[in-house]
Amino acid sequence: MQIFRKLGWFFKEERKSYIIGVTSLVIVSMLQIVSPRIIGIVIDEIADKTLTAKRLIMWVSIVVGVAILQYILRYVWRTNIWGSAAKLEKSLRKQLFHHFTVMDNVFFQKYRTGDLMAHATNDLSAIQNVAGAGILTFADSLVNGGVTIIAMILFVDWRLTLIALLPLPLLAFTSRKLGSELHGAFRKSQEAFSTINDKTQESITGIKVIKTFGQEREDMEDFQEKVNDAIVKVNRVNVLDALFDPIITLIIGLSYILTIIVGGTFIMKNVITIGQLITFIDYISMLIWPMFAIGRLFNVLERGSASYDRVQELLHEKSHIVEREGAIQEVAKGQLNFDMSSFRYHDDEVETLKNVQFKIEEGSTLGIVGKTGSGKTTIMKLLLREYDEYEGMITFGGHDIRDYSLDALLNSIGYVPQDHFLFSMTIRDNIRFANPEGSQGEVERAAELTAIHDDIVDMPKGYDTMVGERGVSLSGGQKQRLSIARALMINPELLILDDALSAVDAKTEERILSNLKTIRGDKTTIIAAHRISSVMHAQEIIVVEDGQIVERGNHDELIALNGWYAKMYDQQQLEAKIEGGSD
Ligand SMILES: Nc1ncnc2c1ncn2[C@@H]1O[C@H](COP(=O)(O)OP(=O)(O)OP(=O)(O)O)[C@@H](O)[C@H]1O
Repeated sequence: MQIFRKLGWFFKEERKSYIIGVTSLVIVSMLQIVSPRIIGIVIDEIADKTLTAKRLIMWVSIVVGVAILQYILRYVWRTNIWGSAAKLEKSLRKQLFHHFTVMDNVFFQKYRTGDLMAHATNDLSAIQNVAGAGILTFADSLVNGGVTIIAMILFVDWRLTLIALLPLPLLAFTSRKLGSELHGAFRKSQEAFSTINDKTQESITGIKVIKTFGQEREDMEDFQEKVNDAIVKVNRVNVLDALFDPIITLIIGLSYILTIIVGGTFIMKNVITIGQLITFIDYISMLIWPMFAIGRLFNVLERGSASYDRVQELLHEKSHIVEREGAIQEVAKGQLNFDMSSFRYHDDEVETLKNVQFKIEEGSTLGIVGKTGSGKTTIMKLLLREYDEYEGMITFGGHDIRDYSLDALLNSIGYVPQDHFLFSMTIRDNIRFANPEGSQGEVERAAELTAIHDDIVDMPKGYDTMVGERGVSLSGGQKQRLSIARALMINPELLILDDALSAVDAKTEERILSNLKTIRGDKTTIIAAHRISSVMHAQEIIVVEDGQIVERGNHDELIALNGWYAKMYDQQQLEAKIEGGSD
């Protein structure tokens, strides 16, 4: 029943619909006792030989009238209660999806995709069930049961009613006991379902890698193990579920036996008539549904409650990135000053960045190079405000980036990550993703600048070609160039390319870089790369090692320094020559 309290906010919001729905339900339940009562009266009138054709027509008319009224009221409660339940699902879906969109990286690292999917599907359905089937069963079983019992007392005999209901406490006791076990079991089964979801998602996304390494069988076995585990947990739920029904059948059976024994004695003693006993037995059969319903109700409520807790747990997770009050709304622009004394990821003991300082004048380009894992991407993540907690300050246009609203900051940045992502939509829509109003001309210009236009027009459907999930039908270099075109579409104040040209050949890279130089004019660019050729034209280049800047200067200065940069440059030049020679 706790779940009704937890969902109190929603029932308040939908008060009107629930009042109309539940009232209709109550009236329908009350009307249900009419027919058995009339049948009893008619039987007694037949026995007394007092039934006339006129009276029979009257009784039949009442039964038909009641049936029509029930039909109409059933429609009313169904539309109101089911309609509200659908609203709850919509509202929770919206809340959850909105939550996903505002959460920070820490959240997405903590929760696996499959888990989040399970919350958004299974758990929400279980909660919706409370607001629909739960309320229906609750009101229906309570009213139906209550009204039937009152009718038994009023129209038949209170002593017979008491005796027939003697086995009922058994039901209350069992429901309570099984209910709490069911809550725990259902939570576990939902967690197992999340794991399967996660495994499926990961295996499908990584199917190429799995096949390449011939790991299909192992992956299948791993999957099977997870499915087996889920089945064990779901079976536990089913076992608890199944325990309800036999108990209810037992209770009803006991009621029938007691009624026939005691009711028969009452007829012999003329306490009740045969018609009354028939009505009473009819009423007992009308108690079967409420009893089953109570069993089912516990089930629905416990499942809903477990799911509600799971969803709330997610919704209570707070993003670490919070906009300050009165945050700057103007798009960030101007000089960029990165002054990081120390940054570490969450609880990491080691510092990922130490004393990294650089300044980029508006309109210039900064190159960042360094070994893998040296901290290049971390610098970008900090610029994108993916993390807020560090010792230091990053200013953009003279303001701390944490003083801007997230929109103002991020709208000024065009970021091309290493692990680019293309949506399952046309190439055109992928390019104009951040600027959906962009014209075909603008889309083509962005594609030309990133040297992908010719590839696109060669495709059967040109710009209308659909890109599969993660762009499976495109080459790595094509995906990279599309991702850069997407960033260029918004002509950002700050363009960040994070190793975004690694899969592009040297000539195309040169073409793209030269285009960027021409169009970027007074806009700032940061290029992180492994290939020196990607950054050598930048006004300043920093070499990062173990989270620290170990060399800095322009290309000529760094060559003259004869350090890591110069060595890498020589090595890459040599490799290019060998590759060129072997062509
Ligand atoms: N989310 C994270 N949580 C904890 N540690 C992280 C996280 N992301 C990166 N790191 C660690 O921070 C260090 C720097 O990583 P970063 O991705 O910035 O390097 P990088 O220079 O961009 O490497 P690459 O050239 O391979 O992309 C690495 O040791 C990495 O393991």
